[in-house]
Amino acid sequence: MDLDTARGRISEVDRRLVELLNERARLSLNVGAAKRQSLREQGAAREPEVYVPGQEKRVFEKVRSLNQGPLSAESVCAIYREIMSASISLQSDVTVGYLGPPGTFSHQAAIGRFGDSLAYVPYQRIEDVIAAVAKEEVTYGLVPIENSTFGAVVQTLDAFVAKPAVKVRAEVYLPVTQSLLSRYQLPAIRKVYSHPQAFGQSRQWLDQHLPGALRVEVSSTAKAAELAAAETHAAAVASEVCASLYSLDIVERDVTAAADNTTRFLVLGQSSDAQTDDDKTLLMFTVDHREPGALCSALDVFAKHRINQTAINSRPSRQRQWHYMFFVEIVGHALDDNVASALEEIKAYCLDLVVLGSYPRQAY
Ligand SMILES: O=C(O)C(=O)C[C@]1(C(=O)O)C=C[C@@H](O)C=C1
Repeated sequence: MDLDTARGRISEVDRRLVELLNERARLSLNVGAAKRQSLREQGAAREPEVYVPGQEKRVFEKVRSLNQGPLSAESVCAIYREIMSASISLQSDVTVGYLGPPGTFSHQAAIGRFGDSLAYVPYQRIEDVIAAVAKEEVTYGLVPIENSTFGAVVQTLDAFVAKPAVKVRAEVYLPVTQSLLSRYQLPAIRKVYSHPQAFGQSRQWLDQHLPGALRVEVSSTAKAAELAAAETHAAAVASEVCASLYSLDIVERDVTAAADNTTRFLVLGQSSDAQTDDDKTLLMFTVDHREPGALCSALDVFAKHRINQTAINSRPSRQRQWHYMFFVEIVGHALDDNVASALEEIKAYCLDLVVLGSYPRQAY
């Protein structure tokens, strides 16, 4: 096929594609109207949830299975990410809060999940993101919950301990590569800024290559890059995306200890999604520590109902000294029969129990 013919055919396909994209967009508006109608019939005054992670997971699975190439499944999914992003923005003005400034891994995870058509709002602290969702200042918020190398993100867990009015709606995994960014070469660097999590992920490299440099913890990796750019002899451990955003050079690419370093984020909103056939649920509870084996009895309830636990963490309850809030993630949706029964039974061993939310399990 010659060049002109190939371009002519592409032009014809583009015409059909734009038509089809708009046909899909009109159907998505119908979906929005149907959701509103169904809420009205239930007598609920609230706005429907536009972002439906379970449905998106089904759409991605479907397009992956339909794809015959030559486009890779990743390319087709990236295109669909933007199609659904536009579809969300057509249904409503959705905003997403994240730990800023721009260029943090939270920002990248948010764009990766919601696409380019929505508005993103940076906040200075993780607790501010969570508070913004609780106050409905933003539609959704995205917060880091754990890193595969350095473990739990305690700021997020501590913010949950205060029982904010939010629900977990989805989970997002993001491969994370930390880099050393600076306007200076290694021998001239005397100070390194970063977030405690990023320091944790790059400690070995810094111990070896910058043992004498002062490490200064700040609110985010992008904030670190912003500060390093404004100071002499300073550097930041941050995403390489921040190099161009804050006019820094990449002194060393990938200073992370583990090759498969991954951070898991949670999308928070006003409610959880409906059941899919593969969900997880995050709970937090305290147990009466004067009761011998109280935690063990509580966890045993899950075993009895054949419910798998995928994560457990604890933080000080802040109500009583040496008293803990336990965070347990289990397989299943809070509305699944076995999970609902377990949640009822576990109350006998818990002083308080909060179901933080149920969400479709995501591949990582
Ligand atoms: O199915 C829905 O609930 C929609 O709003 C439509 C749609 C889509 O475009 O496919 C858009 C956003 C949701 O997150 C999931 C799916």
